[in-house]
Amino acid sequence: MTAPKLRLVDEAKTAGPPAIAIEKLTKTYRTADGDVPSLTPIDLDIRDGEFVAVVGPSGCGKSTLLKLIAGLIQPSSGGVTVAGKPVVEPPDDVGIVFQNPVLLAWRSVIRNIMMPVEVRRLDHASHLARAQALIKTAGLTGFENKYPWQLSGGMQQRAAICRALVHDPKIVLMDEPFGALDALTRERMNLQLQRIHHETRKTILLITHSIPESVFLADRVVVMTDRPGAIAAIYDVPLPRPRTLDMMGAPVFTELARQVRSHFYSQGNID
Ligand SMILES: Nc1ncnc2c1ncn2[C@@H]1O[C@H](COP(=O)(O)OP(=O)(O)OP(=O)(O)O)[C@@H](O)[C@H]1O
Repeated sequence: MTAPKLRLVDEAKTAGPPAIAIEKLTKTYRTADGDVPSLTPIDLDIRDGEFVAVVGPSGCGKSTLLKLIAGLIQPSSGGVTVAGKPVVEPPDDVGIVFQNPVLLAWRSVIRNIMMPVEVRRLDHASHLARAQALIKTAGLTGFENKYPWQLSGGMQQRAAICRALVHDPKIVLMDEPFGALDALTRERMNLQLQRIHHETRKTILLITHSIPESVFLADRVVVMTDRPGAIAAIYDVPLPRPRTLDMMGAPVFTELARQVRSHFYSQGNID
């Protein structure tokens, strides 16, 4: 294994058309109490099929970045392109997973997962088969007809991930999806997410507060500065796939995690 490599320049631009292209992106929230600059110019390209994790201090603008990519809010300047198209509204080709699974209590697991299909009026039969395949991958077989309140927190989050994938989006954006889970469930979810990424080859952008989680899952880890957020560094993760939890003890893993963590200490901010 090679030593972790620090990159301050985004070299992904050379590797074919990016799935997500972020160019000179800024966001300042206008509030009654004044302006809140949340992102300073961000430039980042994410390759098709790449798994990118974003870490940074609390309030540095990570969720803002995700919402801009998802077309849920508008930038102050600059822009985002998804699959070659400028984002002006939520693109069809994007699935989103939030920290809270936000499942509808009165709908069964399968009917929650099928919601994006209903909303987009897609073919029911083919997507039902897809939902069932996702349920299997996510280890939820047998729970299709249960209601969210009959599932554990981890199972609910797995159902939310299935829902984000059911319409077969090319890109999945995840905002701290495992933050509310206990450590063991979180590790299992990490393994399952890795498997889903391997089997579906989606482009995944994961926001996380966990440095080990970012190193374990990602091809690249983007470290952000304090608000207004900018990119402090981008690290390649040279660990082979599939990754095992044992790899977390490998010198290359701990060294990379140490390097990522050092940014937080240097900013006087341990999140
Ligand atoms: N709708 C809004 N109006 C005004 N300010 C906002 C709004 N949303 C976010 N902010 C501010 O923008 C900054 C960045 O917020 P954001 O939620 O993007 O940070 P974050 O890095 O995701 O934080 P955390 O890690 O704590 O979830 C914060 O100072 C926040 O208070």
